[in-house]
Amino acid sequence: QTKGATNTSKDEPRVIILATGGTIAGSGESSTKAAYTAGKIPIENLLNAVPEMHKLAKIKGEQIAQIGSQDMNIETWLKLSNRINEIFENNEADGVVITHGTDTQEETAYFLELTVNSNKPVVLVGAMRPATAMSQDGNRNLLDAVMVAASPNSKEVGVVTAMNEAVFAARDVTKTVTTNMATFQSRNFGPIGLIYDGKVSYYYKTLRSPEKKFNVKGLTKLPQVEIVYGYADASPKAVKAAKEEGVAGIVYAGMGNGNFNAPVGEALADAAKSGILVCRAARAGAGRVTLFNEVDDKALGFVVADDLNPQKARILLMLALTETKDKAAVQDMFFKY
Ligand SMILES: NC(=O)CC[C@H](N)C(=O)O
Repeated sequence: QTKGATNTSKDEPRVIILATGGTIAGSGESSTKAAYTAGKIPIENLLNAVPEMHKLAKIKGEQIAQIGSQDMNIETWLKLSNRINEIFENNEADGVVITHGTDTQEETAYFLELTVNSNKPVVLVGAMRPATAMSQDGNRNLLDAVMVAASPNSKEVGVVTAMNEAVFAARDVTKTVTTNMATFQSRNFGPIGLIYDGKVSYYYKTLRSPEKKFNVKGLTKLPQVEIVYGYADASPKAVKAAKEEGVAGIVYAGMGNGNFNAPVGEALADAAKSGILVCRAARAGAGRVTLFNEVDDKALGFVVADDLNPQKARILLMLALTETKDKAAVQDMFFKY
């Protein structure tokens, strides 16, 4: 249920915070030790932890989940997406903030980018230091995220992450460092906006958002897509296991421009022939996977992920497969979204 409405002035922006856990709600034994548990602190406490944010917007909070984001799952993605669509359809808020662990924040952001039917601000935020740590970053990040969601500059920004003074487009952002506060980056394009002194300034806007979002209303699961990692001297076992499992799609996190060795290539082509949608992505962390480089995608029956990293390519492929199994249509989505 919705908790903690405070201000009542009429033109004040309305922000709903959907809490899911993560380090931003993490609690440790001491202010200096690293050990802590993610997702301990409930939304009520987060709402009280940063009194300054109630001056920026009329804020309500809802607890959607209370997990470390390594346990994020499709069920919770669907719940989040449905709730956000409902919030905007019913005009319950002008912007949404999602408190979220950082491990899979980029995946949730991209899932919402593809399924939320509005360009109103949906701002994902987290922290790298738990709430009980010295120089914790969560309170500041939360204040900034509420500011971003409430800012008139953000009116059509869509789904973004806002952390450590930077705003990133959902499709581009990725976690790049395991423990550092500057972990979120977009290696290809950089941040779209910067936060400083309680204000957000935007510099770029992504052109790669579907005009028509995927409709996930009523769905309880998505077609199964597995990711297989590429490396020197890899065996084809993982690809074969995925095929035997009966998956609908395989994202292959290839070497370089999505490359594979001969045995893995054979297994992938065999999977594609059996009707599994095979998408080549890259483990490199930046750049694009291009059609017909060292690989004859047409002959082998593959599509390419373009600049989406493997975990994001999986999300687009799962959603694409709810609509079509046609390779050309799916490839088109990877080039457009
Ligand atoms: N910094 C973090 O948020 C990491 C904590 C946890 N693994 C999570 O992703 O929720």
